[in-house]
Amino acid sequence: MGSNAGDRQKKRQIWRFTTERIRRVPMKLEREGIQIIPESEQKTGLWDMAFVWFCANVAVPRLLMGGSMAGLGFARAAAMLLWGNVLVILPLLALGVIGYKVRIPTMAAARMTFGIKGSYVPAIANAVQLIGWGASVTVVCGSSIDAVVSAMTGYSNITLWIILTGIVQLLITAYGFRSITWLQRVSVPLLALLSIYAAYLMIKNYGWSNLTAFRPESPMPIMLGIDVLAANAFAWGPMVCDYTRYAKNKSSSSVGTLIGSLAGAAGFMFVGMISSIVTGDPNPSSMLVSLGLGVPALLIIILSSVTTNVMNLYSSAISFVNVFPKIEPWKIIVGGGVAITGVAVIPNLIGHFIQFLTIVGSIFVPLIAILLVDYFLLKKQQVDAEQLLVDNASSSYWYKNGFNIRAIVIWLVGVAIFNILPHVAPTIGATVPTFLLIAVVYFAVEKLSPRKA
Ligand SMILES: Nc1ccnc(=O)[nH]1
Repeated sequence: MGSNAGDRQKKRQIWRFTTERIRRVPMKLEREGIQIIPESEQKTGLWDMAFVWFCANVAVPRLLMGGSMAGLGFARAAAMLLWGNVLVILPLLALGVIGYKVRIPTMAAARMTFGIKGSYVPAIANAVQLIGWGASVTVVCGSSIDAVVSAMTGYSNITLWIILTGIVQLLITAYGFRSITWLQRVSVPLLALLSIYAAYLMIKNYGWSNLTAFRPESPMPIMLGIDVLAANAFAWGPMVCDYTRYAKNKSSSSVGTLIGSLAGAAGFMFVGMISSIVTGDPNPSSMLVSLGLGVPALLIIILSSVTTNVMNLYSSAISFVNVFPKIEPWKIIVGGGVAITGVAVIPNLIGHFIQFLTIVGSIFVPLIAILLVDYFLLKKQQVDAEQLLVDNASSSYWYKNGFNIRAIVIWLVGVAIFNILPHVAPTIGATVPTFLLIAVVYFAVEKLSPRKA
């Protein structure tokens, strides 16, 4: 028989459990934002890691990017989605190794290269780009919901759906963060099945041979395709260690990230590519409506957007926490969520998506080249994580006044080169030349003019 005292104790336990959960989210973020996570927390296995990156990549912007790849013609686009994605994901995996080894988020690791304070510059750039990605995902999610709902009921109100999406993802990030792995385990099979089904319907309606024969009159240069894929993969770079620091072992960090990113990015872009060929419209909502997928389509859109934006919002908060450790993290999350929704309601935002990709590519391609050269070639993987967290001149990564000016200047030169190249040499793309050039220049400058001790 349960005594009264027993009941009361149980209630107290439930109450404690609930309040503890709610308080833990911001605390967790704060601790992790700055600290080295203990090895005992490195528990994410290969498949959970693959799920994380699959869910990250499966979101409507990848349909749009896939749509823009249709300009290569079917056969070349399909090959590019596979091999091009492998190529641009490799630097991401290399960067992920830093998270696994040093056990800190990417932007804290950037302190080793840019200086304790110098790292604030990429951290802010990252937080801002993530708000941009968050807004893009939210806006396409809102407008796709609107397309499906208005086809079914006649009721149309894009702003309402955008705001609702914004609220849901904010709540999930703030309170349900711990359930994200669970959410992803459910969504991965669902999303995979639904997108395979959508692809199957489109191929059946249009005809496989018509599809494979598709070739535009003047196909776009291959290297421009690489730029689109690279903008996607390199945009994940500044947050990859936020997740790989939890990897159980090396293969979970690299093979898990590769499998998930490749399946998610290439798979979903492939669906977007077919959709744009079949409907002649790069906007995926017309595909969803024309297939008459209704409720399943809504499910794909909402699940994929929320699982992606929880990551965008979480990592943008981590970047802000690195710069402003004194602001309470829950305020940063709410601020980020409100900013994402606020940007998403700007009219015709998505019309600027390709420009957004160019800006993102130009900032993060040279940044990642510099980080990789520094960690693997100059520091030879020897980094003192404790020293990275010392916020004053006694840190071994203080450089001068907290800034490694050389790294910052070379990075900015890279940003400029990336933006100028397409005007000078329109067919070679900007990613590969900028990456190689900046890697060589940074290596040479640091080698040829060693610092005074
Ligand atoms: N960081 C990101 C890269 C690419 N897509 C996103 O939604 N987020």
